[in-house]
Amino acid sequence: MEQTEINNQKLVEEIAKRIREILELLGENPEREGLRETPERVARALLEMTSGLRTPAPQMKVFNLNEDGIKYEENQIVIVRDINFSSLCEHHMLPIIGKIHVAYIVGDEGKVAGFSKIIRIVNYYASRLQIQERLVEQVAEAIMNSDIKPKGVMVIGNALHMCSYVRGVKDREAKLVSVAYRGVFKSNKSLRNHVFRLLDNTNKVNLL
Ligand SMILES: Nc1nc2c(ncn2[C@@H]2O[C@H](COP(=O)(O)OP(=O)(O)OP(=O)(O)O)[C@@H](O)[C@H]2O)c(=O)[nH]1
Ligand SMILES: [Zn+2]
Repeated sequence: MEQTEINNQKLVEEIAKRIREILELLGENPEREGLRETPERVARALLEMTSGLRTPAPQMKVFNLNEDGIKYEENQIVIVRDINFSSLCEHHMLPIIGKIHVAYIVGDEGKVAGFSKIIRIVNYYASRLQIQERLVEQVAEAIMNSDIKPKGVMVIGNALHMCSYVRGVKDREAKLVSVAYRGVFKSNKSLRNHVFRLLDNTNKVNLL
């Protein structure tokens, strides 16, 4: 889907035309050799980085814990940690680069999500103009409403915002941390703390 769009030559040319104008307004010569192909490259990059706006949401792949006939204790906590993501801030269209951790509590039906699908959901909502706080909410909402029917979802974002890094305040250290809660995490503070502790502890265990 994404690839088709990037190869949509008409759309690429429409965007590239405007990028050429911007280069001129910046005092550049878009005809010089090094810049000749730049407008098309920028157009393709913009289409790639905003592909989530124009493509359907990824399908959730569901696996059943209880397939062996045993009804396991519900409440297993699943964490997909260190999902690297990049997005574009909607204020400056500059990159947001960081990590997202997704935790969920398995629901009564014992359904769990395909590992990669959680990563795909993060990438899908990141591939558009965003603010980080909305991104973690959208990911939490999508997983909470998915076919795994979890009891709760927690999505933690931790990222550098290039609009504050390379321009403006130019702070190279400041990161934005944002957390979205759904279901049981909303009211259960000790469960939330448990997830934070698990993240902290698994961070120290270097398995590979
Ligand atoms: N809360 C939040 N703010 C963001 C995010 N991305 C960018 N921003 C902020 O959006 C704000 C836009 O503020 P403005 O004052 O309109 O823009 P500006 O003049 O470029 O601001 P400075 O960056 O302070 O120079 C800035 O404070 C950015 O740091 C985000 O994901 N979440
Ligand atoms: Zn910004």
